[in-house]
Amino acid sequence: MAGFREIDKALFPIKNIPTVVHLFKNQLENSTEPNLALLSIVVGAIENSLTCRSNISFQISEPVEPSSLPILELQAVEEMYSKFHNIIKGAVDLKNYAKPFATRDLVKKVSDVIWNSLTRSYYKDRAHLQSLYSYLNGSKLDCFGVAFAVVAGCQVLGFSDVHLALSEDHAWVVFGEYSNQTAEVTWHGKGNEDKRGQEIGRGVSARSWLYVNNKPVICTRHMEVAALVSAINPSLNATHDAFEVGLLQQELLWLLYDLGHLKKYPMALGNLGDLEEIAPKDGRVQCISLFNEAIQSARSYYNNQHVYPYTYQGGYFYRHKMYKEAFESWANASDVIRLYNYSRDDEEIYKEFLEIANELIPHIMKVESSGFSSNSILKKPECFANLLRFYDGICQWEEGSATPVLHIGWAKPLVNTISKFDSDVRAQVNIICADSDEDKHSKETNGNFFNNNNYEKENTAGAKFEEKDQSTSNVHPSIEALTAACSEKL
Ligand SMILES: CC1(C)CN=C(N2CCN(c3ncnc4sc(C(F)(F)C(F)(F)F)cc34)CC2)S1
Repeated sequence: MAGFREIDKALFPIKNIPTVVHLFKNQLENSTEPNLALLSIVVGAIENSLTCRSNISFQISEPVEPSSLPILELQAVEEMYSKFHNIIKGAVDLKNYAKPFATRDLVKKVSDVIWNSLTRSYYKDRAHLQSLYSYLNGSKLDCFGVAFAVVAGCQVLGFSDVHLALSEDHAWVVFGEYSNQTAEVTWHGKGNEDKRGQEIGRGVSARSWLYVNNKPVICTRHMEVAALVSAINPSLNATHDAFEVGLLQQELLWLLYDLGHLKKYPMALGNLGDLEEIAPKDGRVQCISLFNEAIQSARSYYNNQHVYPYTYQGGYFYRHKMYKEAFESWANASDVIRLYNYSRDDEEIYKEFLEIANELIPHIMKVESSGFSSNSILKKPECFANLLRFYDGICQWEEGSATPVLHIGWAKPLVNTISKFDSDVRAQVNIICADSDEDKHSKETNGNFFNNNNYEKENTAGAKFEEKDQSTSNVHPSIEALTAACSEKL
């Protein structure tokens, strides 16, 4: 795998953001595939020099250019690249692995090389541990970083069939002649034994959100570049971002967007939407349309089984006090999670729903019930309907799961929220009780309960709460009990 070509070398020393964008454009648009290791080293070096106080020096020659970046010399990058190249080539004797396609042994071997060269123990959730710069200069990588390094390592070895697979909270690889082989290559979460080398679970974990019912984002080389750009972390500390790093990430994401490499990557579209909300670029679409594109992408390519596109959108509406719209986004997020079984690997999305239910919605109720306006969301039946759909989805998520979701801490904010709506508003929402056996049964027994027709059936059997004059469908018995309890209370 050759390193930089002449047209890339000519861009060095890199002194500003447009030059980095130019380097990425060269790598993304030329005939051979973009070099993951080189691009990860470049953005990792820039990120670390602008966000880590302890500037791991890389020939920052005085004086720093007036532009926004410390000077990045070609020699420093080439030294790091050849170090990575030598680690991988030195550890893997290719004579043992027939090409052209990778095998499970090869993937596991590359994962072992990365794994065994990491610092023994370090704080895994720290920021700035995602790039090969961190790996080569600090022997530290986070969960995503290990998976990315394995794919970059396989690229160095010439296995172009090994690609990154991404769920909303985990990363693994696909490989083989038909790209249908899967392998764990990194760890997930805290205190879980890693399953490296194993294929992605067909058992209980297959029904957990963590594996998005086998609808992960399967990256091309170009989408792997989008993943490394998405993983850029501009945060300086808990409250501030390094402005230039955020700007670089935004410019690179727009380059990838224009080249069409974000079409099937909802989270990258969401990341770009967040950056655009903070610093909108002239002549670009509104950030809300990026959140909508992310939702359309998840619906088109991933059978609407990703949650984050709806929480990106709901978060935007919430920050802009568009509470009615936020309720709809969160209810749509809940319609996704209702068809999964909650497992202990799903803590991240549990925390997401917990924050919405017990922090964000109660805050909205507080600010909305302070003033008396006829336009208040407390007077809108569709708000009540969407809140019930939101809560109902969480109830159904718990149904049939080995691990409980709800506890008393959920009940108080829930009842408090529902009781803020007057009976005349509540009465405008049509609730029809589902046949609970049928509903429970259909989720429980279908091995692949997400295949299309079941999914459609499942979804209509779930909870839809709409105003009286619109067609409604069945409601999950759990919500019926909830509303009955509230009526009694009221
Ligand atoms: C609406 C939100 C709460 C705001 N940020 C969210 N993010 C931030 C960005 N993010 C991501 N953005 C792009 N790509 C990826 S791949 C990935 C992962 F699979 F979990 C990995 F690789 F294990 F870390 C995560 C992730 C994770 C989700 S969701």
